[in-house]
Amino acid sequence: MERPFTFINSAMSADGKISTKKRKQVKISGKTDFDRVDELRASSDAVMVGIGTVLADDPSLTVKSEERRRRRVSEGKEENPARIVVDSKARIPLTADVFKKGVGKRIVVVSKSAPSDKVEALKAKADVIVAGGEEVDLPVMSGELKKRGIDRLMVEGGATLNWAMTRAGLVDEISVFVGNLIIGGKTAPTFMDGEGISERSEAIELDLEKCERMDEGVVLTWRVRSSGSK
Ligand SMILES: NC(=O)c1ccc[n+]([C@@H]2O[C@H](COP(=O)([O-])OP(=O)(O)OC[C@H]3O[C@@H](n4cnc5c(N)ncnc54)[C@H](O)[C@@H]3O)[C@@H](O)[C@H]2O)c1
Ligand SMILES: Nc1nc(=O)c(N)c(NC[C@H](O)[C@H](O)[C@H](O)COP(=O)(O)O)[nH]1
Repeated sequence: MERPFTFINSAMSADGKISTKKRKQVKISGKTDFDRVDELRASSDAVMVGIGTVLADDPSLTVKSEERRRRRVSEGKEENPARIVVDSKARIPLTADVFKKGVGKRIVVVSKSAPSDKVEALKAKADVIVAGGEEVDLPVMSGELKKRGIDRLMVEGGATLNWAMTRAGLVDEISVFVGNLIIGGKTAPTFMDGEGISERSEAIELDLEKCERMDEGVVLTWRVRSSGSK
């Protein structure tokens, strides 16, 4: 099935953590990187996060630069890319910032196991896609997004969704800012959590595309070698 070109962007510490052991967001990158991320959002059709990130950080996922929002409008697009939350059990609060802030489309992807009253309530705030039985079926979801005209999808975490999307062969490119700090803590989320591998042969292979110094860290861009076809 056809799916969008999909890339993950994240910021991690030098030891691979993306937040603290209390799952609280920390400033890892600086102004230049935040501006880079804003441009990535502005040039995407949709920005996606997992429900864990919404519950931890309550992000708005909007384009911050007014100039970039205007550019999108002049190209016939909405000010913000579609904002997508992957949320099997429909746990997202109706008061989440993703609903409150900015104009543009919102999509919540749930599974059949989500309570129907909450799904109904969500329909007033977002387009709801149902994919999968217990958990969201990510390949089905990706096909549905493509059908809705999403050709370029940016995934902004968190740890569990990053792993699940990549393992499912749904990710084409990965960019990660590596910052000049150590966070530590064996329970702190890493760039990719999920189940992980037990043998080298199960690893997801990457090709290094770009490596650039930025602020006090470095941005690495990787191509996923064995990702499925678009
Ligand atoms: N530094 C950064 O760039 C960055 C970016 C985003 C999030 N974060 C951090 O990441 C943490 C949140 O990550 P997380 O791993 O707890 O949550 P997550 O955002 O990855 O969401 C995971 C949830 O998605 C849902 N889900 C639905 N279908 C799924 C499927 N098929 N496979 C897997 N998950 C599925 C599940 O409910 C799962 O618990 C927070 O601490 C946040 O601060 C950091
Ligand atoms: N580029 C970047 N550098 C960081 O140091 C850091 N902690 C994040 N973290 C991403 C983050 O987890 C947020 O979810 C969104 O950046 C918030 O999005 P909004 O500003 O609410 O639109 N991202």
